[in-house]
Amino acid sequence: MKQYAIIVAGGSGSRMGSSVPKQFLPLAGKPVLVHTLERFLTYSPAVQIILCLPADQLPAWREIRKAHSSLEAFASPILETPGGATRFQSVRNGLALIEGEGLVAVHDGVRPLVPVEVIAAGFRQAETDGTAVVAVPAKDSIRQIVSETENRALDRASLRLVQTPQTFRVGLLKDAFRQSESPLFTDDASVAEAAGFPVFLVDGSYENIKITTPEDLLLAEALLRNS
Ligand SMILES: Nc1ccn([C@@H]2O[C@H](COP(=O)(O)OP(=O)(O)OP(=O)(O)O)[C@@H](O)[C@H]2O)c(=O)n1
Ligand SMILES: C[C@](O)(CO)[C@H](O)COP(=O)(O)O
Repeated sequence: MKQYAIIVAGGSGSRMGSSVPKQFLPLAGKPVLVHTLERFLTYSPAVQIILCLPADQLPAWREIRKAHSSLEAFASPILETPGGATRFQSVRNGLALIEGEGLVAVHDGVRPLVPVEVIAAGFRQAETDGTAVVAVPAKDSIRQIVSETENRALDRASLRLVQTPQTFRVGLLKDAFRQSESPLFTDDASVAEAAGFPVFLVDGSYENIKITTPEDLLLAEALLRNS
């Protein structure tokens, strides 16, 4: 089956507090987004990459692309599309570029350390089950806020922390994204689930961190140095 990857990099990175969007910040000598794309290239140059970017960052991206010839090794050129106002809308814009059937992995452009085996496991499981969402067990204790004065412990053994990639049969994900957007859609699994599709989990990796706030960059540098 043909394999696609929608790499969502359409956000502004407000929590990072940097004037340069975090997907373009340097990490061990290369922009975060270049690391992410290279992980997919290592998985398979045959994957068709669809990259969602803030419309005003397309020129900046094209400069980065020119400076990193490794990205020319994909069998088909990377397709680019403007992101939307939300992650949901960015994914929907990416999906619009896919014609026909296949499997599609949706991955955060700001998860540059995703192990190649995790990408592969997602594609394998989505081919069998239709959905494959990467997740890891919670390491900390977790409490739920019930009200301003009340909170309670949750059974962490029953909880998982969800990562990307989240991989689906193309037709299934397109059906799911025909719904109206809800504020509860924090990822693609929540969209698929709300459309009535079962969500199957795949083991993720604690290294597959999302670059969200400044200390995540330090952690990513340290992980890359020791890999
Ligand atoms: N409108 C949006 C918002 C987010 N994303 C992407 O979704 C991924 C996960 O989102 P997040 O870490 O929240 O990124 P930002 O929205 O950029 O960050 P912040 O919430 O701090 O502003 C990122 O790769 C981001 O670029 C996107 O493609 N389009
Ligand atoms: C998709 C995601 O990375 C899964 O953990 C996460 O939900 C993105 O959330 P954010 O609020 O857009 O950072």
